[in-house]
Amino acid sequence: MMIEAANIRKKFQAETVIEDVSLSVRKGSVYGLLGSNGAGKTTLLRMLAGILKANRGSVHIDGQPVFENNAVKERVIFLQDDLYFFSQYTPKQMAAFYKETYASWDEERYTSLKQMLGLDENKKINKLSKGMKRQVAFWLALSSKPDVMILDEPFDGLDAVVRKTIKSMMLQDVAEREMTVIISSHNLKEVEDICDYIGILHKGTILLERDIDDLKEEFHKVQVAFRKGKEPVTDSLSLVHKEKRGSVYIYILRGNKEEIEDHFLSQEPVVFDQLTLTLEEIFIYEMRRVGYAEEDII
Ligand SMILES: Nc1ncnc2c1ncn2[C@@H]1O[C@H](COP(=O)(O)OP(=O)(O)OP(=O)(O)O)[C@@H](O)[C@H]1O
Repeated sequence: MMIEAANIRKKFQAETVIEDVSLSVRKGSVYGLLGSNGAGKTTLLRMLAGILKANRGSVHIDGQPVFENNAVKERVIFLQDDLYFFSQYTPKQMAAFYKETYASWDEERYTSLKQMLGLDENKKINKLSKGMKRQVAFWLALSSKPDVMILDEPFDGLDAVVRKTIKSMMLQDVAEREMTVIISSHNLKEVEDICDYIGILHKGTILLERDIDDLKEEFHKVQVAFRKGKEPVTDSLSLVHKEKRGSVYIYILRGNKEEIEDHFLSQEPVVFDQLTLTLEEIFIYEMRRVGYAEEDII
């Protein structure tokens, strides 16, 4: 495992913000940490990045404890929610600083990102807009080519084009050199297209943690219709949702895709289609299954 947190807790004065969280992120994967405002995402990420010490439990990156461990931190980039820069610096001066810190700094990429983003490397960062500051943060982060990126609500305030550029470069690093990424967000749609795993943090505990491919294999949506309005038999199936539109029945089910297909086809329907489920739909049903309404959590 690239990132491994075991039974970590964090208290601020009397308030327990992280209860007992264990989490593992495999090398070369992208983990989406979802949760509502105040769920504890930032606190958890700060512990994973080694800038905040857990009261209990441990955090390791690539087998090394992270807290105040410079050898580990040199391989990790943490983009905080409230970005911190030496405010009087220009991107060019910051780049010189990053070059010193990160042995894997890639000058060529720095130059090509400069062109892609169209930013002035000689303008003081504190004179840039909020979105542009975030672009600078990514510019430096992606040029540093870290082994691990820990990103706290990274895409807020970025326009669609920049978002796409950044996401695709990030995914290129994940695919080509197995960079490991953990991203917090309260927006499932925002992270759906880039994550392999999703964890939902709620009131300081991980409520649900799943591999997205497994989830997509487990849930299915079909529409089916019969002659003369006959209702399909579904007794032996694991139904999570049922809807009727005219003479067409729409079902969301858990289970094996082929078995579900066989089940319906044996009843000789006039219409049978497998439909695509969004991750958001799947999560609504998963949250309900564990006793929560999705809208209360994310
Ligand atoms: N330094 C601190 N001192 C005291 N309490 C803190 C501190 N940092 C965070 N908290 C508390 O911890 C809880 C979780 O905060 P955190 O910032 O981790 O949540 P979050 O999930 O990132 O929220 P958001 O989505 O709003 O950014 C909040 O109740 C917050 O008030």
